[in-house]
Amino acid sequence: MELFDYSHENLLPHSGAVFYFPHFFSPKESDSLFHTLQTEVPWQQESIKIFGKIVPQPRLSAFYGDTDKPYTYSGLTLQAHAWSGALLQIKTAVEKVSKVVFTSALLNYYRDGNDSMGWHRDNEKELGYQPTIASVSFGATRTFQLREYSSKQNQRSIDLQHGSLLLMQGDTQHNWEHRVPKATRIQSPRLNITFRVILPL
Ligand SMILES: O=C(O)CCC(=O)C(=O)O
Ligand SMILES: [Fe+2]
Repeated sequence: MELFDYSHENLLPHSGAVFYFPHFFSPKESDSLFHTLQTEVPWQQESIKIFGKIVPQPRLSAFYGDTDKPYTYSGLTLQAHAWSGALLQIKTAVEKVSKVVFTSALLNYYRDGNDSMGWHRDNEKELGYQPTIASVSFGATRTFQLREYSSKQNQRSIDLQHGSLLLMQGDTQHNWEHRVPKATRIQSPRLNITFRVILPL
């Protein structure tokens, strides 16, 4: 874990806080964690209900946590797997910077540039008011976009590279939405982990 070479700048101009740490894990650590998670995680393609229609998600995912309570995400109920050694190692490193003890993590596996995640906010009630969400990326660099939720203006783009950490805090989930668009030129996979605190409701 490396903390000195990040930009302290908030990537958002107002109403939220997003910080990017491009070299959070060293290239060697990142290669090893990527390989471990790629092989050990029971990746699944989940389906979600959008306007009453069942649609397979354009990516694979898995849910981990220290609770046996399932988590509902975009109409999808996920049962938590128990933390693995690799995930605990990442979780501990991320908690030192974010000053938050996370209870769960959603893992996403983008098989290639055809996989994506559409515009959304992580604003489920279980995440609480002003949630801190810590997002770790391994593998192919993919663009992460943010824009104002109400106006759909003021778009920001950031390339999330191998071994990076992105922290979203404060009012970000109220006022901004984010996505990972398709990037059809990309032929290699990307793995993302979003650590969250899930409150008992
Ligand atoms: O893959 C990413 O960088 C974003 C993931 C995300 O937004 C989420 O899991 O809610
Ligand atoms: Fe998200």
